[in-house]
Amino acid sequence: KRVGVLISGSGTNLQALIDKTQNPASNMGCEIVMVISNKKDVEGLKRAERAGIPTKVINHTDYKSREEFDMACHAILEGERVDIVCLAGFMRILSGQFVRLWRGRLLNIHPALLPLFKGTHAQKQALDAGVRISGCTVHFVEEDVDAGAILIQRTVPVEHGDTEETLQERIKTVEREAFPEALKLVAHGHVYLNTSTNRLVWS
Ligand SMILES: Nc1nc2ccc(CNc3ccc(C(=O)NCCCC(=O)O)cc3)cc2c(=O)[nH]1
Ligand SMILES: N[C@@H]1O[C@H](COP(=O)(O)O)[C@@H](O)[C@H]1O
Repeated sequence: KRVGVLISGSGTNLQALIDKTQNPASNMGCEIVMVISNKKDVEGLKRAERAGIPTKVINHTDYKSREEFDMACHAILEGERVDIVCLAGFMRILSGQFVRLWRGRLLNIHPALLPLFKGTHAQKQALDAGVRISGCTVHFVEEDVDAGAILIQRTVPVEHGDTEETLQERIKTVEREAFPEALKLVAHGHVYLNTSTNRLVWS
């Protein structure tokens, strides 16, 4: 399977996906063929270049509408014959049009145990709520933000004195395992989204 990854920043999740897909022993069943960033000069682009993966910067401010930006991304992904798209720290909301084109082949990782703490600053939401356990969620992407079918979740303890940064760092240690694990399941067809019932089918 051919994978496209959309990023906006540091790309630690992208790095985990690169390390696993470029290691044949991981038997991921897929390769990353394109990395698209909506922001230039971010660390994630350097990570892709170091790994020999083609990159593109598509600046959303160059487009009049969300749909036009999304369709520019879609055209590149189609052009590279991408089968699966991973959102790895991608911070733009995608239009329903894009989601419909990629539904069931579009994954995202969120730094909280959905359905808790949707949206941005999930780590801060967890600290403000005083939960003792948080973690990450890998899910199929639906138009409704952070509401898609859940593939994998990993937990971490919230420690006393945690800040957004220390909690984010601890969550990232489990993200780098969870995202490749979910991508491998989808790439091998061990799980798919029944788009009629909106239910996951595990084989
Ligand atoms: N339609 C759809 N698209 C997404 C795009 C990114 C992410 C990643 N998680 C995200 C969750 C929330 C945001 C957010 O609220 N950003 C501030 C507004 C930025 C903007 O104007 O675009 C971004 C990414 C998830 C989704 C999703 O679940 N569904
Ligand atoms: N989507 C969320 O945004 C962050 C991106 O980090 P990075 O992958 O760009 O380092 C990660 O914490 C991920 O859960």
